[in-house]
Amino acid sequence: MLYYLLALLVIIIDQVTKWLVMMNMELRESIPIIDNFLYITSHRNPGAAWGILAGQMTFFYIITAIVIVVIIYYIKKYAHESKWLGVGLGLILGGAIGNFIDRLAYQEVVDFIDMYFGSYSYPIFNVADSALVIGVILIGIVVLKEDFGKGAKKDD
Ligand SMILES: CCC[C@@H]1OC(=O)[C@@H](C)C[C@H](C)CCCCC(=O)CCC[C@@H](CC)/C=C/C=C(\COC)CC[C@@H](O)[C@@H](O)C[C@H](O)CNC1=O
Repeated sequence: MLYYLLALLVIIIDQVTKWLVMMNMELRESIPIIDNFLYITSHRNPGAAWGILAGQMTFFYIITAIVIVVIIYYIKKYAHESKWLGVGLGLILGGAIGNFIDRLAYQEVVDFIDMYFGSYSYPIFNVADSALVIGVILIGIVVLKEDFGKGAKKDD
């Protein structure tokens, strides 16, 4: 149950930040937060990461629906086993729904977190993407830790 609340929190923060960007910024307007590193840039992406599959909304709806069903199944089945697994699943659920709302409402995703690493400009992303990536990393750590744990026991 707690993990659904986490997903809801992610969705609310994601939608509020996107709404603030849409209401207060012109498209492509950029506000420096930390010069040469972090900017808030109003951006739209009709695709997935790096703009791949732009405009393929039906594909995105299907993939996102599958992601949501699979995540809910795993939360029901495994979240009681590992708190961090549940947190990771909740973050991915929230992130997927956050971008899903944009795709349903605008057929594109609102992005605004614009980061530069030296001369490399990382693709502009949003809170939902951050939750998705952090969720994926968290689950990766839990799964790897468990594998190592099992391996250690076998060696005993
Ligand atoms: C984060 C997944 C992307 C997110 O997937 C979603 O919505 C899911 C729920 C539904 C997709 C239709 C299906 C997954 C596609 C997988 C994918 O794409 C490979 C991802 C690799 C990943 C390593 C883990 C890199 C990360 C990149 C970025 C995020 O870095 C923080 C750059 C984000 C910017 O290009 C920004 O414009 C993207 C825009 O906001 C729309 N976002 C999406 O499509």
